[in-house]
Amino acid sequence: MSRSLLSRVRTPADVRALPPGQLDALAQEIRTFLVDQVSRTGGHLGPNLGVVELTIALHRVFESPRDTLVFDTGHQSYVHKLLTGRRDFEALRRRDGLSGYPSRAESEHDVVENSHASTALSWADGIAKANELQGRSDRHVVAVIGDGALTGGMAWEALNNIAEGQDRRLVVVVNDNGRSYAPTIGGLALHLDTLRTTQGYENVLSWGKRTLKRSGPPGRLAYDALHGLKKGIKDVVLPQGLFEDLGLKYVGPVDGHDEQAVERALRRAQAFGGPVIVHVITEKGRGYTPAEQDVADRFHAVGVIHPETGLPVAPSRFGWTSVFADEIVRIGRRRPDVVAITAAMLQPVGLAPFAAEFPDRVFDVGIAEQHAATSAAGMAFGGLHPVVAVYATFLNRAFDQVLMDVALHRAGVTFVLDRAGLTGDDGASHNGMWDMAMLAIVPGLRLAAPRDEHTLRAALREAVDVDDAPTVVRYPKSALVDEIPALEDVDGVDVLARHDADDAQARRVLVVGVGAMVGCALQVGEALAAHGLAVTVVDPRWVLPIPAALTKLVGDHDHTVTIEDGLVDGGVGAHVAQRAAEHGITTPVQAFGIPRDFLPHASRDQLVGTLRLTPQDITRDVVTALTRA
Ligand SMILES: Cc1ncc(C[n+]2csc(CCOP(=O)(O)OP(=O)(O)O)c2C)c(N)n1
Ligand SMILES: CC(=O)[C@@H](O)[C@H](O)COP(=O)(O)O
Ligand SMILES: [Mg+2]
Repeated sequence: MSRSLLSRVRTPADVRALPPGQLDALAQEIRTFLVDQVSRTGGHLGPNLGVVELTIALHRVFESPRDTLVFDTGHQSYVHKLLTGRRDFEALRRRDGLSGYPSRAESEHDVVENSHASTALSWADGIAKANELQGRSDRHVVAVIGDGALTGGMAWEALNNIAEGQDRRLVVVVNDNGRSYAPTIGGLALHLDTLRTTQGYENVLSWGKRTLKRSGPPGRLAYDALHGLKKGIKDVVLPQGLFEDLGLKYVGPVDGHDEQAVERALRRAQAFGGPVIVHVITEKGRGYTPAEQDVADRFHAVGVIHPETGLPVAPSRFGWTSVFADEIVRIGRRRPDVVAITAAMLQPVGLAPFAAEFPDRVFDVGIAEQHAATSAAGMAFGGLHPVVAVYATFLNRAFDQVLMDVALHRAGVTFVLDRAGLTGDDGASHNGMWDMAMLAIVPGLRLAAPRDEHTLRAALREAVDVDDAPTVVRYPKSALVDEIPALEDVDGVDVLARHDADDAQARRVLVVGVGAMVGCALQVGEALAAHGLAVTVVDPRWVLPIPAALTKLVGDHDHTVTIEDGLVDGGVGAHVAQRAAEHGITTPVQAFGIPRDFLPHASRDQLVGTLRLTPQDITRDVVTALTRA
């Protein structure tokens, strides 16, 4: 019988055709499937285990793709994939396999691919407006948003707009599991908590179940008639203030693991004909004991794990993060003014040890990178030195705050960008590849790209000593490398290798490695030396603005090669070339980096290969360029 129901589901119509009595069994099969598959590939196990019944109900009540389903962040869309005909999870998040997020290339049922949180309600608002203007007003737009994503400011900008379109068929499903990674913070979380823990919720649950058990379909009709349509949408007597005051109808809270209860709530929202919030209570990691018992994050995003124990199969994937975690605590001990800010990712960015030692000096602001940056400027004004630790890709949305609130005000704020460069398996939206090109234009900002543990620790110490400008320290998701010692320090630029040529006339090549690409630069240096060239390999460490010593070194060579894991357009190499030109230096600069494109999901190593950023490819291209010259 195993997986028999699931194997019969190829389209949402198949889900709708199943009798209600089989839905619990379907949910059970889906959970078994998810644990089995995701333990082998890694992925967002906990969030998906929590939305099994909710997703079944969504596909039974609404008719995708005629009705549009939008998943905020999209990390909880595995069940949606299963119910829309995608069962091959063998290569989930791997090259040519299924994306870990919705993907338009995969299915007409997928709409939003951007896995940066808190955008779904704006998408839904836009789609509903388009439906209205283009004569599709009878279609529904349904946005599923987590309680964590609801802490993002953009979600509230959207709600404000959604409330205005009282005739638009827009349903906002709040998937409230009480957590982002860790428990969700702030006033909103408290409000949701009040809603979920009121006596009323418990009463409604048991009342609903009793009614259903007793009366079957007629009972359900009576329930709908009693509470139905616009009046009944007010549902139970609860402190609904927040949403109602915004002008949005509210249904709930609903037990998100009672599929029939969720269906009923969704049908009533569907019948309403205007914007409705459906508040669904779910449990992250539901049905998988290791996830349910995990206090840290309920298996939010796992690597390969043992399916029975939930224990990781491979050693820790986050060596760079651990070094940051350790050094920031050391800094915190000698600098009481240093405080830390996280946007709902305390554990993943490595701030948990700092929080344990200095609980009053760490602030989780929710998924609110913009607020993180500007409140950091405020803290700096007040005499603190904030360290804002975020993933590189998520700083994108706080660019204006970094520019206008931090840099313009010369605030001493340090941004620590984890997962910088190519991250790979999370796809286009997660590569931390935009940061250097984006931040290079911020006046006064200094950015370090350490190459190993030693330089990461040093960069952090140097960064928190700057009190009149933003500083940035960025490092990758790849494995931490062995220490790469410097031969010499030339005014802040580390010289890592010198290869003299036998021929005194040999051309002199400067190879500049940036951060995680320094190892590659050293290999390129050796390979070029083997071609008879005189090579110097350097690491500027503080790569932006371009150090004067580096510009001078460029002038001392016949050809310069820069290698970075950031955007090649407008990145470090582009700025090296520009500075050199400004100084009248004519040495050609050959820049290697990531092209201006959205990269498909694949492993980091595969992407490095596809982008021709291996030492062999780069050496070949440099030799070709020199031969042409
Ligand atoms: C702008 C942004 N910041 C941070 C993240 C990282 N992130 C991914 S999922 C997540 C937690 C989301 O919580 P919630 O919306 O409640 O969904 P759940 O995982 O609980 O289902 C975070 C912080 C992100 N995707 N986007
Ligand atoms: C959806 C999201 O933004 C995060 O959950 C992310 O997928 C985690 O990535 P890491 O595995 O690199 O921490
Ligand atoms: Mg949540």
